[in-house]
Amino acid sequence: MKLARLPDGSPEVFRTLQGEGPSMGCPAVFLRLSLCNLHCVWCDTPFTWNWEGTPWPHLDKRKFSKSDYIVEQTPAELTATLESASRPGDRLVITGGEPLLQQGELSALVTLLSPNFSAIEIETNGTQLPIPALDSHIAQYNVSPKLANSQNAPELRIQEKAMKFFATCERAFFKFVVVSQSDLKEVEELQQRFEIPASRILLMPEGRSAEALAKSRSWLAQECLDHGYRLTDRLHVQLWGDERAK
Ligand SMILES: Nc1nc2[nH]cc(C(=O)O)c2c(=O)[nH]1
Ligand code: SF4
Ligand SMILES: [Mg+2]
Repeated sequence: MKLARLPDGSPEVFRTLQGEGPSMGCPAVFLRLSLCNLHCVWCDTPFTWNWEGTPWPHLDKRKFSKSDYIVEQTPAELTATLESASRPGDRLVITGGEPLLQQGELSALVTLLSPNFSAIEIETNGTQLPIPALDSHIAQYNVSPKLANSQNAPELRIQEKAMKFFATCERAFFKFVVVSQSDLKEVEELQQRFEIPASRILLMPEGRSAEALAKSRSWLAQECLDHGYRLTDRLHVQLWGDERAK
């Protein structure tokens, strides 16, 4: 599997509190996979996709070399790493990049790991349909469909089949990254088009510092009250800023 590589050469595996979504605050081991099919201008993990020689624009104006930022391991190798990083009762959160680009190997991994974790969550951009061999092990999807503020083309960022699957899946929560108040119209349109229950919609401020998050908190809270949505913070950013593997 292609995994995000830390400076010491090891795969990006870390134990922390889930910082976003319905299980915010829960102790969890995180695994960060490399590769993404989208290219969000504000992405906080551009080292999973913004490779040297590619044309993708990003606010950081920085490119990454694949050899420095990808490490390969088999599901069996990773199982040992994840087990030794965990404590009893931990959740496992699989993120990226877009982890559902490597579903075959992910299925093998979660089959080996299921008994060791209280629940397995996947963070996804909602463009890929989960395969049954993987889906049967997943307790929660944190689906973050991208809005126009990400600057991806609409036909790339919204995929009908996958969105329909997640909209009807009670284990899927939709976490929209909101930059400005005008984004709310798009959230409402997606809610109506895919008939997503308001109780499974969360709004999350965009930001890689506590100061940036604080700017949108009050009006985002009011939007949640007005629409019956949930609010999620980015707890890890409040605690540790933009530090990697936290
Ligand atoms: N603590 C913590 N919580 C997170 N929730 C989603 C994350 C992500 O990068 O996908 C993340 C992350 O990187 N750290
Ligand atoms: S979908 Fe997620 S990982 Fe991919 S570019 Fe957007 S924010 Fe980054
Ligand atoms: Mg993140």
